[in-house]
Amino acid sequence: MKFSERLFQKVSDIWEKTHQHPFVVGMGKGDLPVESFIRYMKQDYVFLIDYSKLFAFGTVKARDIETMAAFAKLLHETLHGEMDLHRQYAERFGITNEQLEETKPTPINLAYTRYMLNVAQNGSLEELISALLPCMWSYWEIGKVLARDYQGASSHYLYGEWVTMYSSDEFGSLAEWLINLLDQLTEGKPEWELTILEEHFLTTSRFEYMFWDMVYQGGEWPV
Ligand SMILES: Cc1ncc(C[n+]2csc(CCO)c2C)c(N)n1
Repeated sequence: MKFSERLFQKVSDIWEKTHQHPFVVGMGKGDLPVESFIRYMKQDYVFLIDYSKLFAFGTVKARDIETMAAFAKLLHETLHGEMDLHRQYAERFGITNEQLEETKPTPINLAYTRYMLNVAQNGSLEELISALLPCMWSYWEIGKVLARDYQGASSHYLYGEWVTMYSSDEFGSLAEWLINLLDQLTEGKPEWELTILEEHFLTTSRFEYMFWDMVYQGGEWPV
């Protein structure tokens, strides 16, 4: 069994729970309150500023030029592709780029990015990829499920662009590149090392769920 298949099995419960979360279902059905989506966009924007640094760490930890270049490309595409989606949405809601950047991360947002940045600084390349992968892979899964199971989700006036972006083959190929890289890097690794990687993957999959729940509920600091 490929290591990625083992990871997929390990997180099947939490990913299934994510597919059923009212925020995700609301984007599919198109009835998610717009205030929740705006809260998500703002929190996600500051999340992405930190997340993109993980790709910079990937470039530092890569062991060949091809992998270095691929991480550098992902860094560029996150800053200019994915974050553009957020800037365009913000513009539609009358939110400026400055307001987006000034968003204060909630406790869950901060805990999630700090967990990954800690792994990036202190762990191996394999650990880094295991920690950052649920973010990309689970979004691809969500995008595909929404596009497949909810009629009209890809053309919804608000959430359609989100669904189209994350269900696209272009986005899928980025996720697949990382999945294949992790499969290659983990070939022949001892069980104790694989267990550590599996734990990172499960932890950040749980954080993904908590991020959706946080933006749905509010998730602000107590005072
Ligand atoms: C909380 C949260 N989790 C995952 C993603 C998805 N995502 C973040 S970076 C990246 C790589 C391609 O730019 C992808 C797919 C998100 N936006 N927000």
